[in-house]
Amino acid sequence: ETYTAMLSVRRVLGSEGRLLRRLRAYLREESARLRRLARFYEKVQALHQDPEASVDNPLLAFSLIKRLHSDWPNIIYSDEATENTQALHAGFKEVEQELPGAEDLDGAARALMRLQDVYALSVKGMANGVFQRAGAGRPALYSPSRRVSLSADDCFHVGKVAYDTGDYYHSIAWLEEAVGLFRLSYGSWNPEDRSSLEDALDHLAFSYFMAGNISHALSLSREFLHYDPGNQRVARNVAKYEKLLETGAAASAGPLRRPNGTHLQSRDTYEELCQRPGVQPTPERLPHLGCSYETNGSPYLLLQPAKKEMVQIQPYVALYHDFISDAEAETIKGLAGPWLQRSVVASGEKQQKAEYRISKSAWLKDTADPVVRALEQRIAAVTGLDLRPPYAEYLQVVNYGLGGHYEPHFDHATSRKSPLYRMKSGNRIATVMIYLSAVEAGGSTAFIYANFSVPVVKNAALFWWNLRRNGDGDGDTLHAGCPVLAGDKWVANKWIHEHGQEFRRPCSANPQD
Ligand SMILES: O=C(O)CCC(=O)C(=O)O
Ligand SMILES: [Fe+2]
Repeated sequence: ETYTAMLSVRRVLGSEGRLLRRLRAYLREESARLRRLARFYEKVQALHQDPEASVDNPLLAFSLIKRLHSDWPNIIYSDEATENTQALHAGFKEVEQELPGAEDLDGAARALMRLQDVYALSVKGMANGVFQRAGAGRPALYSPSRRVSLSADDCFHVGKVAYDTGDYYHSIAWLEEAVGLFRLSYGSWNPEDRSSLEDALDHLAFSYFMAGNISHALSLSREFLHYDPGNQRVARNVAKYEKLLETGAAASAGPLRRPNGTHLQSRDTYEELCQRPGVQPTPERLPHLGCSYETNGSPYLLLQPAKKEMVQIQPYVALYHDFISDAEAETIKGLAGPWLQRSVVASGEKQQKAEYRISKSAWLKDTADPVVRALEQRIAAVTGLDLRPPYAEYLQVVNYGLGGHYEPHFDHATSRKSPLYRMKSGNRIATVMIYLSAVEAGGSTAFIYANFSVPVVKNAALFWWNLRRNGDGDGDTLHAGCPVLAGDKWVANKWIHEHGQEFRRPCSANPQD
């Protein structure tokens, strides 16, 4: 899979670089071949146009006969063109296994639609290369330094992914863009395009029909017939739509709604939190929040105390700034890189991949590198918790993909059957999540019920308790990694379990604690 981690996306950039070099060699060879053909053409053409060049000249007569018997067949039956194409094909075969597959194109298209939804982006804007938000006067969340727009065929592909799943809300928006762009360039053909204006009209018409908008379906189908009058299927559709409109049997089209794909009960809050910039201290929270240097009674922190920013009291969430250095972050990403695999989520007793978590991750033992060991010691010092095996999980390093996200979830197990209990050290009492990278836009960590979000702060560590002191899961910790709008987001998770913390975080029978 390519689209599920930006590291993999970056890797296929290298594959395209190799393809580019192959195509350049092919263009060079083919241009030279055409130049040679043109030279022959010019030479013979000049003879034909020169009144002085008479076949009375025995040399010219000889060369005419030789040309017709030998030169022309050599020209016409030359293998050069085939050899050039074969070299190009062989070059493609060499990189073919590295190239993204159909599931990647689907995933990438779903990523664009996710960004469209979560950040309320205009599809027209996206097709034009800008990230405009619906609603006047709202600032763009991301302004790329180099603006790239999408082609008609690009928009068609996104629309087609929605269309194939019966999601006409998205297919209409994207196919509208495809139709508009194809109309503008009608008559000029791009060799890379797989779709055409007719394809886009056909799919858009059917999407409108399914959405109950018969008059749009009719006018688009008529436009289709203008370009391809012999198409019987579309002609029948036109007749059907006309009849529906005449008899008034067409259901009136209600507003198109977004499909409720994944299990997101509180989607509005989630999206609003993802769009909000920065941490949001409300007036009633403010008195409890503040920054402090913490040594936590640990000699380890005496010389360099932790820089703690309180984010929330209930659930207890704190952000430790400059928790790691740039160099440590790079080391950890480098160690994890070769081991990254599609992230999974707990599903009953098993683990499986899911659309609601798009990233790749790897587990690092503290024996992997002194940097990992030092990081664990720092986590232990700052939290005051026991991280020795089996009281904590290995360090999980995560690289998000295109539109990568982790929809609202709990880190702790909510069922006794969860695979989390395999470690036999209880539930996940606390999470320490370190931001190993910055991002250009998006990717905040949103706490849905607690109603705040934390932006990605490079090198900072976010700490929160998942369980209450009585061992119950704290429902207020429902949180999410918002889709990455732009950039390469990396985080590292350290999950600390209940066992071993009995004297470090004493329990309480009060369910409020
Ligand atoms: O990436 C984030 O901001 C959140 C990640 C998260 O919640 C997780 O990995 O469990
Ligand atoms: Fe989480």
